[in-house]
Amino acid sequence: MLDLKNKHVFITGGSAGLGLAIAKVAVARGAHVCLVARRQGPLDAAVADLKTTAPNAAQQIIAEPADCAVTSDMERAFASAVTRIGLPPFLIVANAGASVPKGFLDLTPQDFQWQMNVNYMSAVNASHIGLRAILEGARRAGTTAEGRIALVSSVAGLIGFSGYAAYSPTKAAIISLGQCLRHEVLGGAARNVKIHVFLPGSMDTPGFEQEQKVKPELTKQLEKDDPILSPDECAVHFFNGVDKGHFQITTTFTGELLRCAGRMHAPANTFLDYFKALMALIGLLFWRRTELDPFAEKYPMIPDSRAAVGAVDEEHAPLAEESKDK
Ligand SMILES: NC(=O)C1=CN([C@@H]2O[C@H](COP(=O)(O)OP(=O)(O)OC[C@H]3O[C@@H](n4cnc5c(N)ncnc54)[C@H](OP(=O)(O)O)[C@@H]3O)[C@@H](O)[C@H]2O)C=CC1
Ligand SMILES: CCCCCCCCCCCCCCCC(=O)[C@@H](N)CO
Repeated sequence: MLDLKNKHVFITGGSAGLGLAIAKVAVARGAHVCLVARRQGPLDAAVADLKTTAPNAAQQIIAEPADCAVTSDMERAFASAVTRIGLPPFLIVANAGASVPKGFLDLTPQDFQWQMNVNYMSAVNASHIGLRAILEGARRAGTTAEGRIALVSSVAGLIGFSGYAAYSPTKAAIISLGQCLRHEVLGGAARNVKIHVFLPGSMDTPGFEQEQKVKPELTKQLEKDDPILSPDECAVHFFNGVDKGHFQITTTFTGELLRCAGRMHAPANTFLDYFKALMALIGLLFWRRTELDPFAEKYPMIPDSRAAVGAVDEEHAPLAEESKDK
C-alpha cells in the first residue's frame, strides 16, 4: 500500500464528487490534504467534514480556491499549499472537470472550447505546475523527487459516441498526455514519480446529476450497460490501482474491456490484459451490432425536422444568417 502518512495530497475538484471521495481516503490514510475548487462555500464544508474524520489531529486539511483551467490561479494554489502544509506535493490528483452532453449540432463553438479548457487545460496545469513543485521540493531537501500524478480521464475518453462530441476528445487528450508524461519521467530527476490515468465509468455525483438533465436519450441508452458506481466505490478502485502502480485504472468490467481494447501503446497492467483485449474484440463486435449503431437509428440525434425545407435554426446557423445579409 502506498504510504500517504504525513504526505501532501493535492486534489483538484476536491470539494465534491470523486475528488471529495478520494480526499476522504487520503485523510483516512493520514495524509495532509489540499482541496482545490472554484467555490469557497463547498470547499469550507468539505474541509470541515474531512477534519472530523482525520485519525490524527496534526493532519492539515486545507482549501485553495482556484479555477484549475487558469494557469496563474493554479500557480498560486500550488505555491500557497506548499507553504501552508510545509511539504511539496506527493500525490497530485488532477480531477477537476465537467461535462455537458449534447448533440453535435446543439453544441456551440464555445461549448467545445469550454470543455477543452475545464478538462484538458486543468489537467495540464495540475501536472505541469505540480511536477515542477515536486522537483523543486526535492531539490531544496537534497533528496530524490518522489511522488505520483494521477490524471482523471474517463471511459468516454476511450470510446466516443453520440452526446460526447465536446467531452470525449478532452478526455482522450488527457489519456494521450498521460502517455507522454509517463514516458518523460521514466529516467532522470523524476524517475521516482509515477503517472496514473484514471478511467471511471458513470459515477453518482453532483456533476452526474446535472448532466443527466440534458443528456440525449441515445447517450443514456448506450450507457445503460455500464453500472453507475458511487464516488466512494470509485475511490477504492482508484487507490487499488495506485497502490499496485497501474498506469491506467478503471472502475467497471466494461471499463476494463474498453481499456484493454483501446490501450494502444500504453503498457499492460497485468498479463491478463491480453486476454481481456481478446474478449473485448469479440464482445464489442456484438455490442456494436446490437446497440451502438442500431440505437443511433432508433434514437436519432439529428431529427429529420432539422433538415426540413425552410427550417432555420436561429442560434446555430451562422451561415444561414450571413447569406440573409447578402
Ligand atoms: N460523474 C461521472 O459519471 C464521471 C466523471 N468523470 C470525471 O471525474 C471528474 C470528477 O467528476 P465529478 O465528481 O462527477 O464532478 P462534480 O461536478 O460532481 O464535482 C466537480 C468538482 O470539481 C470542481 N471544479 C469544477 N470545475 C472546476 C474548475 N474549473 N476549477 C476548479 N475546480 C473545478 C467543483 O467545484 P467548483 O464547481 O466549486 O469549482 C467540484 O469540486 C471529472 O473530471 C469528470 O469528468 C469521469 C467519468 C465519469
Ligand atoms: C462487451 C462490451 C460491451 C461494451 C459496452 C460499452 C458500454 C459503454 C459504456 C460507456 C459508459 C460511459 C461513461 C462515461 C462517463 C462520463 O465520463 C460521463 N458521465 C461524464 O459526462
